[in-house]
Amino acid sequence: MTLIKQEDFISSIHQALQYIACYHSPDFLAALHHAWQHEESDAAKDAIGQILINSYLCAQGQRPLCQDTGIVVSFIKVGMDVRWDSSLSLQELVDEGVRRAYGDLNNPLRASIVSDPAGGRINTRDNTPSVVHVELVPGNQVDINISAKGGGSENKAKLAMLEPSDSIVDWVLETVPTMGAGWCPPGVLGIGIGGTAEKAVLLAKQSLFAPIDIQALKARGPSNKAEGLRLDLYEKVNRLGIGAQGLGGLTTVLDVKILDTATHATSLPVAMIPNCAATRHVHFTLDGSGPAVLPVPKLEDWPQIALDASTPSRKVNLDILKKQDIASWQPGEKLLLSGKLLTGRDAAHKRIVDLIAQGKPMPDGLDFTNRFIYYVGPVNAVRDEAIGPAGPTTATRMDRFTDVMLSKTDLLGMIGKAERGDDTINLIKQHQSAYLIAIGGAAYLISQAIKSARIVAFPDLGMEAIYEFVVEDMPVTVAVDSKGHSVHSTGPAEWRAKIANIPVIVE
Ligand SMILES: O=C(O)C[C@H](O)C(=O)O
Repeated sequence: MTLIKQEDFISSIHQALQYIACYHSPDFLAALHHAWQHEESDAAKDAIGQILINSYLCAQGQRPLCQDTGIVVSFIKVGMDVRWDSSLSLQELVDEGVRRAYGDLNNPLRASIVSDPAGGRINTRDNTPSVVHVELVPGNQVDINISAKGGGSENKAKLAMLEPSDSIVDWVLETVPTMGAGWCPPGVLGIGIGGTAEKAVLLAKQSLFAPIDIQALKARGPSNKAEGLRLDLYEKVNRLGIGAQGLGGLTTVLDVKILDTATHATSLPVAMIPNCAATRHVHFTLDGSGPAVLPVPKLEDWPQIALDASTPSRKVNLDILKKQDIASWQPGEKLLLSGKLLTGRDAAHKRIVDLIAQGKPMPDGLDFTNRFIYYVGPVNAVRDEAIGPAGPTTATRMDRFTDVMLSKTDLLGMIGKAERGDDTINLIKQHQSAYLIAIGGAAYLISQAIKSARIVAFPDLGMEAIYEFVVEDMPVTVAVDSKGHSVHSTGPAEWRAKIANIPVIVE
């Protein structure tokens, strides 16, 4: 009989969450580096390069890879011969570990969880509750797979109840383009097949815990149908040309994982869940001998990346920027922004738009006139930082507010990540505005350009408050120019056509 002590369990969860917040796993790093080495699209290569540099900086500085430090999801197998030295439930034990990890003063993580999701959406401030799945199994150990899942990638989860003779490959190839770039490709697709609706979704999520091994599988060849399907999907999804950050390129997925189980004769449930560029998960077991000890990675194991600086970026002074300056920006052009930015994301936009609809004034000190807004919910600062990791959130969610923001607040433009909808692109054109992107998954790197930060409005919203940032040479790319050209349309179209003529190389 194994006895698991409460403190060992809680501190293992705490340490595991801190660990995955700062370190990419070696398999993910190797796959990303492989993608970077083989990428031929300049924009995609630059994006992957920024994610790799960010990864190194986070490992070195012990800071989160992404400002979205995720919702905690654990799959826990409890051996039937295990006893617990605790009066707490397993959910309470995990949540106490989450609370300690997210409130860790050395490296606080962002609290992103809101209660009352269909109503008040109040931030719980400690990132609890987490999602806990438990299985009782023979044995005397506790086996834990834990992840911190980013909201942008989780939002793109899909479930289809296909008919038995439908093609899973066709469904995946039709569905991946509808997911846009908000899931921060390149990442991993987890696919669950069979069972019932909820079982397929669980399998998809669990499949993402397996290490990335597609290059080894390519080299040795498939030994069963599921492996054959993985290879087929890996090649075909990458041939869609979506590329890193949806900018068009050779690598959209680093691997495709599949788990399957038996299903009803009438059914073919299929679920697909992507993991983003900040893929975070770790596995450990507890056997009663103490807390988990995770291997500290060596900084020498990170690839040394130099970004291509052959095309100089245009320097932009945000403090004197006018509409006529924006008119000369080209789609895909790289800019270095300096000056003042306002931030704001989902909850703040909702409040602003509601205030305007009610004819009420903006909060004191908040004025969007001739400003750019950066869609971001940053991590709190530690030590001498102006702000913690502060990468972009998915701009597409802000589309519904853009008409009011551009027509009623004199906002000049927006910064985020991923594509904008057609209506929003038309609004950008109509207002001679622009939409810029920063790289999702490069949050700590981006935060180095933020020299000061202060809250301007809605402090009760936590990370969703409106800040004013003063930035210096913040790297961004013009994603929609003032004439309505979108690189998220042109990039993938260009690379899909190019890939059609590039032979598949099996190394
Ligand atoms: O919440 C965030 O900061 C980002 C979110 O995960 C997103 O990708 O949209």
